[in-house]
Amino acid sequence: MKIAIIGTGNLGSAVAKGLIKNKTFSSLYLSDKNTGAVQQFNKEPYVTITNKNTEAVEASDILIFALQPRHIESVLKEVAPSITKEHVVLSVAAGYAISKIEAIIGQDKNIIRVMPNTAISIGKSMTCLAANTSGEKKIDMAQDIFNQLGTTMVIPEEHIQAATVICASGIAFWMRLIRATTQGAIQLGFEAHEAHKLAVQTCYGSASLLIESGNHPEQEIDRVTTPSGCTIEGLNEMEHQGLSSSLIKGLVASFEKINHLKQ
Ligand SMILES: NC(=O)C1=CN([C@@H]2O[C@H](COP(=O)(O)OP(=O)(O)OC[C@H]3O[C@@H](n4cnc5c(N)ncnc54)[C@H](OP(=O)(O)O)[C@@H]3O)[C@@H](O)[C@H]2O)C=CC1
Ligand SMILES: O=C(O)[C@@H]1CCC=N1
Repeated sequence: MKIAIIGTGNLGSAVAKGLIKNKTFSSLYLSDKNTGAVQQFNKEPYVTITNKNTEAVEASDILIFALQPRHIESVLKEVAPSITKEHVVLSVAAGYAISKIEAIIGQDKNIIRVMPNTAISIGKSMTCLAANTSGEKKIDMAQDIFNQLGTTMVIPEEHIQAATVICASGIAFWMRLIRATTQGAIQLGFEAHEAHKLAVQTCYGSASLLIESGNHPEQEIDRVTTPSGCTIEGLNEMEHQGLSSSLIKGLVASFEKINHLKQ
């Protein structure tokens, strides 16, 4: 696979790092106005660092546009004459619809919208993908790339905004829950570094239990909640204070905002 990443900021350089670690490309072009963030890769075999987007497009089959929504339009216009029906065009730009990409490069091109999260930098992203009609036949190839960087799910484009909230913004939501647990643990007597470790490992264990057992969360909750015990006491108090309700309201607020931002 000949891959180009156009825009090597936070997300683009994280994808580059993952691809280089797995070495599953025959060539990798990293193109950016300012290539400082990826200079560390300039000695890697088969990696070319450039600030010429068109050169990267012409040398590659799979194009990953990792640009801010405000920049993607001008870059797509710049490289559009070089994009062919053989290319697979992937875009991670949040809120930037497939129809807008089609309007610039043509409906007949293979276009796939990709929504990873920042855990892509450690190969643990939950990445959702949605294709246009032409791109559907290339979706397996796109999944193969992002499966190297975590787990993938193919969804209809109409669900991409919701997936952004749950998976991309979701990293921030889970971080805040971990942080709150840490603050509670400090109040209960632990040093900050101990509290952090206890919170993170317990969160990791909870997610791992669900992944490895396939159980519903309530099954795992039932195993911990001793009748009249401390777990159900704490859990019910959290619910009286609106834990589930505030989480759901937060997700809905985030979803309303992303739909308002939608371009
Ligand atoms: N799924 C997720 O968790 C997240 C998704 N995103 C999405 O990913 C996309 C990228 O985000 P992120 O990596 O944080 O953004 P960054 O701004 O870090 O990276 C974009 C890069 O593109 C470069 N660039 C701008 N214009 C051009 C151009 N004309 N030619 C080549 N390169 C150019 C920028 O350079 P310069 O800085 O000099 O302008 C920058 O290095 C966004 O659309 C965002 O919505 C973002 C964060 C999280
Ligand atoms: O907060 C945001 O708007 C962007 C989209 C998903 C992650 N960051």
